[in-house]
Amino acid sequence: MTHDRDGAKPYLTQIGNLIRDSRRHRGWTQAQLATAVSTSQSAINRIEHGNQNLSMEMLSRISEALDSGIVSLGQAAPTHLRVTGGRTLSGSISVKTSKNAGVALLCASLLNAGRTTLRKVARIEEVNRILEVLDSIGVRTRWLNDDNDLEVVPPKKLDLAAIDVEAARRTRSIIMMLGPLIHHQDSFELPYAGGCALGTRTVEPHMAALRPFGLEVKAAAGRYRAEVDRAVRPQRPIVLTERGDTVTENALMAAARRDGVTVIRNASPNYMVQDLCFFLGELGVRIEGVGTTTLTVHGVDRIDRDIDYSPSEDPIEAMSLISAAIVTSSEITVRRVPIEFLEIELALLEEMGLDYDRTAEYAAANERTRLVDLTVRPSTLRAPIDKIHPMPFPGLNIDNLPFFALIAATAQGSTLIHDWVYENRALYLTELTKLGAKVTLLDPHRVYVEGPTHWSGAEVICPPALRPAVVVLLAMLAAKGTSVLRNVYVINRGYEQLADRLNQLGAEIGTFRDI
Ligand SMILES: CC(=O)N[C@H]1[C@@H](OP(=O)(O)OP(=O)(O)OC[C@H]2O[C@@H](n3ccc(=O)[nH]c3=O)[C@H](O)[C@@H]2O)O[C@H](CO)[C@@H](O)[C@@H]1O
Ligand SMILES: C=C(OP(=O)(O)O)C(=O)O
Repeated sequence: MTHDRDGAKPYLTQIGNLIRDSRRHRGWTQAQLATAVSTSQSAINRIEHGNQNLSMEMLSRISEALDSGIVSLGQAAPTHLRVTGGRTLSGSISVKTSKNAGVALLCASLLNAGRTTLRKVARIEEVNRILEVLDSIGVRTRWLNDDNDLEVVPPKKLDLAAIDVEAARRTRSIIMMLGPLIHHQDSFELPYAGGCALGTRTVEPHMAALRPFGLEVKAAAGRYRAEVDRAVRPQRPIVLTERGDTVTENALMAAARRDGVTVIRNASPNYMVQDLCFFLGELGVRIEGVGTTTLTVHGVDRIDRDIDYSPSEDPIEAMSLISAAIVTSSEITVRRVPIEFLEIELALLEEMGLDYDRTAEYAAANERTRLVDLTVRPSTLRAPIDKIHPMPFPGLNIDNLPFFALIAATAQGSTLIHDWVYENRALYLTELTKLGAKVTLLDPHRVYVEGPTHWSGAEVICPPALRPAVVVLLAMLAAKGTSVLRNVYVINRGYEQLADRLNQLGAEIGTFRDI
């Protein structure tokens, strides 16, 4: 075993660096981490400098406390990307189906006693976590082929006591099991929903939306304890307190198996909700008002059908690929773009000076969603006059907002980006400064971006949030020299083979693990 100059073993130094970076990303002091893992601050200091032998037990405790998967027992070591930037991209790339419809439809498959086949599902970590949860409770799930068609067959009775808690905790999508599960059992427990570290994400609207269906949830010891009173049924329209996507989906899934008509107001009309409505239609649940904020659901008390459904393409992935073209000043054709969900983004980009073409619309495999192919050309962009902020659909999608920070950094002038939705996501956009961008955090919700940027390569640990992490990766494509992006689980949570697919366009991204 070789040692560093100060006597530390190299692998301990590497682990120490990862722990330090991850701790700083959480905004924790060494003392806070020490308290979380029941050790002393001086021990954490030694660990971070590679001067302390580490037991596997301590490693997994630290990993869990930081929720970073730095070192996780029984799992593959974290993956990193090495990017050789400054290359122009070319060619065409097709958008895959969406993460958010994928996870919603998997949860919705619990409504169906029959066989559900989902076509071309995004094969991403978020879907994998939900599959692990489904498998653990007795659902048979099976990838059918290389096209990522997925078959789901539920058991006669779900075994909720056997739920894979670790998988459940790594995703927020688990919350969407509440709606379907009220049709299965009168009392059950679910682990708390996890996911990206975007600040507090309330679950209250879910509780309020499901209460009229007789669901009472108490949070205790890291779990939601749910009791269902079947005699309780919605007596009047359900008015959502927030126009959230997953809360709308939960209300839809609760209403789908309640015989009779349920009206949901202030519903999200967003893309994943539309996909869920079309899917429920295939299951025999008639829904009026799809794509609007009032949904009228004609529920049925039993569903037992063998069905086949194709979720539609991901507007956020489309935005990511458009951003890749913009930041690298390349001409790329992005195929299968769900245009209804990108119109505002494109209108804004046009204002900023983007040169692009779009084909005539054609139908997605679900026969409802409208797609186009977009060819994006190198353009000289200018900052928009007004601030950029998201709104529930039909508005600029909150998940697309981080891409505008990247794009604003390539544009001439100053842009104010206002993320009123998430408490932490704007903060992570300041990671772009490591690659040469001028991004100033004005307050937790607003960043000020001054462009254009002369990008330069750097080593960055992935921020613990999907879109900001992808934004950093895309900036690395533009940065001359070599960059390293560490611990990319967070990207793999929402994108399938992103590095390989960008490489097919001429990017040079290598994958490596260090221990
Ligand atoms: C699996 C899935 O589909 N995930 C999406 C879903 O998560 P999800 O439906 O879980 O979104 P949240 O419930 O976390 O809502 C996002 C944030 O917006 C706030 N909020 C939301 C609606 C509203 O009318 N007012 C309001 O203030 C919430 O308090 C929260 O802070 O929607 C988010 C917001 O579009 C997206 O980032 C996620 O990709
Ligand atoms: C925040 C996101 O989604 P999730 O609800 O899966 O955390 C996202 O897609 O960027």
